[in-house]
Amino acid sequence: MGSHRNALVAVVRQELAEARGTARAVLAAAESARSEALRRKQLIRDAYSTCLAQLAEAREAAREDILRRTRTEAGSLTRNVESLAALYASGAAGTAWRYWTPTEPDRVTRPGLLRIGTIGYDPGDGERRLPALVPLLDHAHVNLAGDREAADGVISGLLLRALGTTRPGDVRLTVYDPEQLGGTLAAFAPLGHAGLLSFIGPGGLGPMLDDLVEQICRVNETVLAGEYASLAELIAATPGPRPEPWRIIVLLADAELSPGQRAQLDRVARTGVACGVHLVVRGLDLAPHPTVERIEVEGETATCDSIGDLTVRLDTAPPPERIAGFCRATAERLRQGPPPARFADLEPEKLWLESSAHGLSAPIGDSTDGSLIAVPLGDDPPHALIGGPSGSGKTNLIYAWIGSLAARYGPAELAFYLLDFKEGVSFARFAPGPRDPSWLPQVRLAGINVNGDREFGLALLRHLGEELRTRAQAAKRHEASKLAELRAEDPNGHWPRIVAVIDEFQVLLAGRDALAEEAVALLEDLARRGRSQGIHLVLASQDVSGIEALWGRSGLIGQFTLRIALPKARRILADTNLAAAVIPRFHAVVNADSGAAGANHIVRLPDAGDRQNWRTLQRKLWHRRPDNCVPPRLFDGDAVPRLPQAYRPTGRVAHSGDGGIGSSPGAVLGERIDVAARPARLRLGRMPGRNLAVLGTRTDEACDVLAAAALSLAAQGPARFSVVCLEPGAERSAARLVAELPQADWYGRADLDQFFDVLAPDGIPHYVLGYALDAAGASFRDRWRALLTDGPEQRIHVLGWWRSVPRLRDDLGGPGARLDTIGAWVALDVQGPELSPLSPQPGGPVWYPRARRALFFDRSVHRHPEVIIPYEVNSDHT
Ligand SMILES: Nc1ncnc2c1ncn2[C@@H]1O[C@H](COP(=O)(O)OP(=O)(O)OP(=O)(O)O)[C@@H](O)[C@H]1O
Repeated sequence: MGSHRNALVAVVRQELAEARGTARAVLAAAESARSEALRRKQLIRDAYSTCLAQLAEAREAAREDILRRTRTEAGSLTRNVESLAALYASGAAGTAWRYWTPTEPDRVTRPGLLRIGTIGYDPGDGERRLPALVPLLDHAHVNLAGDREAADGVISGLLLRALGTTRPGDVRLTVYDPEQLGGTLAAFAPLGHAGLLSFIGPGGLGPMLDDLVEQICRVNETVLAGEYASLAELIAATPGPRPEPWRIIVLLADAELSPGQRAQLDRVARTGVACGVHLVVRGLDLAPHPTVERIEVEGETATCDSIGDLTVRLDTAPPPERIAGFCRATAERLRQGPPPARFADLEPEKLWLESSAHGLSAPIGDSTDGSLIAVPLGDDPPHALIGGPSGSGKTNLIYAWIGSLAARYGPAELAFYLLDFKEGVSFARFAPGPRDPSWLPQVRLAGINVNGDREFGLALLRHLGEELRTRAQAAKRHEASKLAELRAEDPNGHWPRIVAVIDEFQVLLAGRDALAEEAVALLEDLARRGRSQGIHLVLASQDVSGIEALWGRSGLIGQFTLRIALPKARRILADTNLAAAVIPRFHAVVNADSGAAGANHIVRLPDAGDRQNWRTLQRKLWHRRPDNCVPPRLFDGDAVPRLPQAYRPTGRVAHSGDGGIGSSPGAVLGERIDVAARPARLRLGRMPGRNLAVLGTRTDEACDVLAAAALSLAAQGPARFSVVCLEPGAERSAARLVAELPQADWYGRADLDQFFDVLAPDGIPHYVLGYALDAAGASFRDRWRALLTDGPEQRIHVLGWWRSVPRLRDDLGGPGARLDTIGAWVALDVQGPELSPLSPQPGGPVWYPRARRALFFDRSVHRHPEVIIPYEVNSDHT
């Protein structure tokens, strides 16, 4: 039993041991699972916190990014809003009262918004304030409610800004203030003196509303006339002064209206804005309408329809003394009338859009109501006469007219020829100069300092005469009777209208000489036939005698149907027309009916003389010039032309094609006074008499004539030169000539025998340049005479300088001597009658010597001598 028990105990023990072992193993497994779970828990915790940190970081970065973007966007939105605010409420519409001054709008600016206070906002870098703007003129009525005193301050500010951003007279105020009888807006009272303000008494509201309704009906019927929806639209389509002022009706009424008044008020509120009638109402509610802007005022703040929920911090009311000062100044300006147009106002909206086919039309200024006055030129009136005493503004008027025309008509439509016989350079600005390389593209020719050179005026008229002939021939070919037809028939031709302006034209007609006669004949022809060929003359004069010279020629004056008279001009208008005597400074009478009373337009002229304003326009036009546009020819009577390089031995002379240079080379003597600035040439062919005498005592000019002749001959091919210099004062110049000529021998007084001894024809042209040949003495006379007589046929030509005509005559055989060996001469300071032995005209030519001008006569080509300008060959004596 005992052993059984023992065995059982052993078994139990065994089982217990096994169970214990198993339990231990299970425990160990559970322990390890637990620690694994703990580890994983820790891992998850770690991952979680990393994740949290990352999320926080990402969130922070995103927040930063959003903030940054918000700031940038807010910044740029702010800038946009600020610039929009500045754009819509510029100048007096938006400036704080501290800096406020009125700003006059230009002709194209339309009313914008008006500031009543500011709106605060924070773009992220601290509080900023934007102007709070509300609409009024052309846009809305304003209906204020709330705090009465503050609302009145807003009204004062709005009115001052509206008045300060419009032209005096463009806004009229009516104030209904039954409580204070006008006292609320008393500071505006000075406007009443100019008829711009009226206060309505307590009983006047009904009639005033009736009157407004009538006004609106009238504007709709007669001004807008069904063509435009509003005055704003009409003005945008037809720029110019307002046909109707804005009317602002201020109603400061706290009482109820009668049903009739209410109905009228509602009508005005609905229809007024389109007709320029605006209500500014405090104390009454206007019926809601898109054109009604409501402002709720509460102490120093307000809210209004156009600004939404944002709170406006209201500006303080403008100081009454400032309002009164402004209103006084406005009334005074109105009394004086609107300011005259500025030069820039003459410019069209777009440059060079006009066609000149049927004529030209351009404003030169405005009338007293501010509308621009255009001056026509074309078939009728074809030509213009401008008159006014010195200093009355003729030059200024011409500038204004030229500028206005040049801005409208491009170079294909218009060409100017401008000549000023006054001393001065008024037309020089149209040509390139040392300080300004620009030129007016339509100007073909500008003549300045022409007062001594009537010949240049004649040259211009001849040139225009040629143009007239060319146009008449073309018109005949195309069977056209006027320019518009010629241009239609010949669309590829270049037929701009020509406007020739001659200031102080009477200089041209002064004197009873051949020049004046020819000038008058040419003027008559141009005036008569230029009309249909698009050539228009504009003659200006300060001198009544000049105009009277025209009056004597009824055929001529009759063509000048456009008259422009400046203050105190005499005889420009008809005798019974006294307008010029009464117009003020800087005004003109424009009359397109030959000055007849009743056809006057009084024009206020802008200041067109200001260089900077002019340059601004000219540069704009210059930059638009077509590629083939060449600068104008500038003739300056005070400038001495230099011998062109082409006429020096190093240059190459262009063959003129008339006569062959080889057989008949042309000696260039000086510049002709003509439009093309051509050289005056003397042909030296193998003919008797082909010699030249330069006559007079002006050494420099005589030397220049001889040098120009010799150099230009040397430039034309093989030639020999002998320089005979008998005057010490000319030696320097003669020596320079010898140095520049390719082949020349020099002879002084002591070498005269030798000169004649070696003289032998060899077929090559041989030119003898003689300086002061009258100094050679009696002993050489025969030999000189023989050379002058026989030389040319052997191709030896004398180009000699004699210091007087009698000395030349002595050298040629005394008083009865024949002078036909001198085929050509150039006279410097020799009076006309002294030239009679050499001249075809009995008594000699009409010639009064003047500096740097010479009279040139070539028997084989001239009927009359012509005036030339001796070239400057070397610059050491000028
Ligand atoms: N519309 C104007 N507005 C302002 N200034 C003007 C106006 N017209 C002329 N002037 C000025 O008046 C002065 C004389 O004008 P301008 O030279 O045009 O007169 P003018 O009749 O041509 O005189 P003159 O015949 O003596 O040359 C100039 O200083 C010019 O700037």
